[in-house]
Amino acid sequence: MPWSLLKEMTDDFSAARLVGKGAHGQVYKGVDKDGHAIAVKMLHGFHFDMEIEQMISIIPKVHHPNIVQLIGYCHEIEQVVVEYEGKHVIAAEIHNGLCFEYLPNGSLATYITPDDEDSGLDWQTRYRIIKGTCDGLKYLHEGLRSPIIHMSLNPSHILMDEKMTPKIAGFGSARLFGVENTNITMSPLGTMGYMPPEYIDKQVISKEFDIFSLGVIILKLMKGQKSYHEWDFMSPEKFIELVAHEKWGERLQKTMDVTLVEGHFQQVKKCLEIAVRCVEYDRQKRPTIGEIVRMLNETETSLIPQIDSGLLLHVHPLELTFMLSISLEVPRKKKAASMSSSCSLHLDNKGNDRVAFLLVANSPSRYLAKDPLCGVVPPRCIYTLTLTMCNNKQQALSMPSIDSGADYFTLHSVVVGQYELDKDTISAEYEEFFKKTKEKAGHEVQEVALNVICCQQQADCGTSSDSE
Ligand SMILES: Nc1ncnc2c1ncn2[C@@H]1O[C@H](COP(=O)(O)OP(=O)(O)OP(=O)(O)O)[C@@H](O)[C@H]1O
Repeated sequence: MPWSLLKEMTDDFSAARLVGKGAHGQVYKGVDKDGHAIAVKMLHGFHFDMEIEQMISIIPKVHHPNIVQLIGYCHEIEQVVVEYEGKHVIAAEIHNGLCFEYLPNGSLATYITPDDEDSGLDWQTRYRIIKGTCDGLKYLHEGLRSPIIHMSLNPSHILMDEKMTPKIAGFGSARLFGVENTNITMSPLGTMGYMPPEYIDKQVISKEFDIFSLGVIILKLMKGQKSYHEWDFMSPEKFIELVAHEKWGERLQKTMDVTLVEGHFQQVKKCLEIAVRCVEYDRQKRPTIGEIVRMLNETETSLIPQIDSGLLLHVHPLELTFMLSISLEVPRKKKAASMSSSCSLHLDNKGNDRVAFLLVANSPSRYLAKDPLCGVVPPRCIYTLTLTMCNNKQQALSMPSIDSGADYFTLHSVVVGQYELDKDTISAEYEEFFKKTKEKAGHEVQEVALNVICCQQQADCGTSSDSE
């Protein structure tokens, strides 16, 4: 991006537009010609080489709702006239800048107070921050062909959007690692307090580096900046019980419906348990980010019946996430342009009646499914559907990198008698059945909207998607 454009967007880097300062530069709020806010980080002189090279080699390949998106960069050398030893001479002024999506709610560091008295964040918000950070890290460690180790995860590198969705930033220290070379040693990087012991002692770098930092972040978010260290003086079990009861028990009771307290209390304990495992001295004992996300998902499933009480089918997840791969190369074979990404949907019938369902996409041509998107869930059974989004290259390129809200499914469900809609009933008959039931007794048919979230990533980064 031209330097003149960055100047224009930030009112010539005016003090009023300054939103933060880091060790390597200052961050300004810019506004582009369409009125969109962007963050412009101006780097001091030589930091360009280090930080911008990292950014340019790593970040453009990364597209995830929980990772800060790089929009562009500037590297320009301007000839200026300066006075030197009483003479006017021409000198080179270097302008280095990085432009990111703008995140209006600042960094997580602002919300972590010494003893956690005034941070103002309720449990659900904190959980969303923990889960989003873990989802972003899972993508970096397990969603790319060459995993990325961030190496500088800390609260000031987790930025918040307007809905308090966390986004991982600060990739200046990050490293791309092939699977084969995860245990190498390097010169000092990282942030004190978030670095694992094996790095401090022997400069060992592995994915467990980030897991350790994640553990410290979760502990601070749940217990406060100062007092999370108390756990050094007691067993992990005692620490978890103490923090869960003293810090969260009463707070949850005061802030939520009594039917929701127990489920959330269990979630608090699970997050503490995860955090304590993440900061294990022996890195082999730390969980992988995949395990962590799985454990967090389980806490969400156990909350669903309480949140959705009254629903015929408890649905998990309520948002369907598809990772779309886009290949920017011209495909040699026409077939190579088409890829797909799948997502599982669980329909849990906790009642004593048979429940029929019909899942309708607002853009049906985009999806494939192994089984028909309709059926009957017997009492106390879970029905799992696998939805596949066809990633037609043309379609993928026409979509924004993170596409939410535009696409959705509607789940229709209704109680049916013992002999209605048996296993031989075909899809068309389900459609007819739901149409007629709605006409006759519309109030008996429940409808739940399930948003579709699409994340784009470049195919050459490696993805969990399959070529067709
Ligand atoms: N994309 C962004 N949107 C909004 N504010 C931002 C953005 N990026 C940074 N900031 C603000 O600027 C502050 C400093 O950010 P910066 O990236 O320079 O921090 P840092 O990573 O600690 O610094 P460094 O990497 O130079 O050591 C952040 O704490 C945040 O408040």
